[in-house]
Amino acid sequence: MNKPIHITSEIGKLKTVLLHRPGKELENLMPDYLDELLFDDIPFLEQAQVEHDRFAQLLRDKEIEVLYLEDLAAEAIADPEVKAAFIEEYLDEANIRGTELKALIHDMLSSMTDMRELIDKTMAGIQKVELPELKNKGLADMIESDYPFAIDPMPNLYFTRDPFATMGHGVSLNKMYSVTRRRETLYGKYIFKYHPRFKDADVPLVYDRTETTRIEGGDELILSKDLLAVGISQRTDAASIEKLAKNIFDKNLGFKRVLAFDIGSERKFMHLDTVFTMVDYDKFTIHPEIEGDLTVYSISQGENGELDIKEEHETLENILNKYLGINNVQLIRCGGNNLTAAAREQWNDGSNTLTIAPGEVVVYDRNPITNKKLEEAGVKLNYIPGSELVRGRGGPRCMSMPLVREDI
Ligand SMILES: NC(=O)NCCC[C@H](N)C(=O)O
Repeated sequence: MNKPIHITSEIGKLKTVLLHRPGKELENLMPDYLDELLFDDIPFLEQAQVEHDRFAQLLRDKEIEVLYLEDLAAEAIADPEVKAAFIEEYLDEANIRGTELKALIHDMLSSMTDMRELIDKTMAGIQKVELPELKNKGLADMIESDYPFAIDPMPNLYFTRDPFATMGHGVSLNKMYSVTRRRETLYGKYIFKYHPRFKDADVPLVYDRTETTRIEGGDELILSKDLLAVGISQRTDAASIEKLAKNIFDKNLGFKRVLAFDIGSERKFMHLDTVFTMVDYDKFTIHPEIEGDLTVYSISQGENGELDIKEEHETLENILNKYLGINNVQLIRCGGNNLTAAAREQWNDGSNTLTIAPGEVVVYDRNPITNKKLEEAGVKLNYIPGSELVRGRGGPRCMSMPLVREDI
């Protein structure tokens, strides 16, 4: 049987990918709470969906199987017992004040018979005004603040790159940095455990959402079948990378080494893939700020199974030459050589390319300088609009989780 997860590079021809079409969760964004919800503005949902549909159709036109998180999650909880367990866990993690309110919402969700509607509702969040019974049952005192939500939305779900990361035949089911995104990983837990496509494939988990230290998929890059690159960033703790490496080696995923790149903890460089992506055998997009000497920790498995960790100070070219055997590394600078353009286009995810085959990528049309540099380097570009989607600070790589790629 073909494995449902097979990822041995960043550039192998993409065969199956997981997306989430932005839903009502974007209409539960409010200016007062943008910071906690990790958004810089409020997208126009209908236009964001038009843009996202263009993205999905472009992938289908390239014979890539497009799966949606919301469909897999709905199919995973089809069994009544699994549905009940999902609702319990979802409510436990939803930070609901008051037992009555929780019981009311539990009944509302449990009575839903369409699993897709149930999943959509759990993603969108629940406004208190959706629970008119609250007033009737004298629970009005539960509305003790003008905070409008009984359960918060999860607006970052369309960035399917981060809650879990596929590598080899396995999955890193992540512990996310922020409370708002931590809840997103529950869908992955149920999909890999109960969905027919995955449950009998014994998908090895090399990280778990219950871990104490954080890691996000935007920091996890599969540079080859032997080599993983992970960013130490605002979102990913160094300790998590040690745990990930130990699990990867112990579960024989096939990787021989993990390179941890320290990219600092600024939000604009929130993940390694916002400043560095692989677009061809020897071509990489980068942000100028990660050129020059980098601090890299090279992690491999020692004779007795312990981790062997070496600190290195090297340029990216030398690191890629040494560990990937690439002689003529081509670094394609986001924004060209202009610092202002680099800042603008990195902010709008000019470096965050999704590679769909060696030398072929999907990019936002809104970063013309970076796109021109990619074209001049001989990379084939497929453009998608991103005016609304980018307001969540993510690009084509952020909005996709590859499940199957051809080997290179
Ligand atoms: N891999 C990525 O760079 N994902 C982008 C995530 C954007 C989201 N608003 C966040 O802050 O987590």
